[in-house]
Amino acid sequence: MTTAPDTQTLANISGTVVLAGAGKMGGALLTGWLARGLNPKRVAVIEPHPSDDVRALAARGIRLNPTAKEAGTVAALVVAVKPQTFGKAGPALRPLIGPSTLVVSIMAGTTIAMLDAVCGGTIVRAMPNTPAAIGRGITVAVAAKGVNEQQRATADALLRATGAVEWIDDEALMDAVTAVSGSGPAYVFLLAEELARAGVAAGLPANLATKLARETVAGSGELLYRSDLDAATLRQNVTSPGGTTAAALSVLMGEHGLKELMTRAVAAATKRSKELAK
Ligand SMILES: NC(=O)C1=CN([C@@H]2O[C@H](COP(=O)(O)OP(=O)(O)OC[C@H]3O[C@@H](n4cnc5c(N)ncnc54)[C@H](O)[C@@H]3O)[C@@H](O)[C@H]2O)C=CC1
Ligand SMILES: O=C(O)[C@@H]1CCC=N1
Repeated sequence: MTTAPDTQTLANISGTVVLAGAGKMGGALLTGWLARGLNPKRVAVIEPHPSDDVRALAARGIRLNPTAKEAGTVAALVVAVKPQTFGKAGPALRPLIGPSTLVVSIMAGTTIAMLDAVCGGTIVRAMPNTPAAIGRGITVAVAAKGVNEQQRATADALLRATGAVEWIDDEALMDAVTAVSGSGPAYVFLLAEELARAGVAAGLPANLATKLARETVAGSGELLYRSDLDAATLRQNVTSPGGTTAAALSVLMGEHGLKELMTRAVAAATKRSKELAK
């Protein structure tokens, strides 16, 4: 799906939207919802350690750690605690879940069956990523049986507030999704770190190397985003025959190069996602 964020659906959600866990990802979702017009008075946050930013939102009408009664009818409960915390946190969320409450989980490796067993509700499992904090995330979502069209539209609006959304039918793909787009931003940031470090090794002052690496990764990402060309063509456009880029790519694309490393890295993350489900 590539449609624009559905601000209408977000504004029209009837009932409370509860966020459980307002850390890095939950906080990014919350920022997106408010930026896209969700009324703060309709939002409640369950968070034992609220950041200053989250506390400040209370002044805008967000309810912080309300009781189930104070939360009222919960249209959607978004679960953004750590998967390892969910066993303890999940049962405490049960009183918030009514017969028509949509439960959207963004927890890695936590299956629809596990969510159903621990807290119940009508479940959408999703995997966002941290560029959500600037509205440029990509989320993959899968709906459990029993999610109706209206609930699916609500989940879509909540997730699309932070960027693009892709819906899939096969939950088994979520482990590989997590390994590619959920964890993927970390691989890109590591590229910026290592490019800077290699620049220092090649003789650049550290601050210049850091700036060059950061701007190069950010600018290349922006070019990839805005261009109609695919990544391989954009790469070829940098590469003059017999030139400097070709010399570097012969290392990166050579034996035991980035292809092998990335395949192993994504396989390791996929395996870890599967382990979290045990
Ligand atoms: N950070 C990332 O790049 C991504 C994270 N995720 C998923 O998002 C979830 C949260 O990850 P982060 O935001 O990175 O972690 P985080 O540690 O920043 O946030 C978790 C929050 O949950 C809170 N919390 C702990 N116990 C709680 C309870 N009983 N009730 C309510 N809140 C509670 C913590 O105080 C913390 O603020 C994880 O399940 C992770 O798998 C998904 C996609 C990307
Ligand atoms: O590292 C993790 O487990 C989470 C899920 C994807 C990104 N961060």
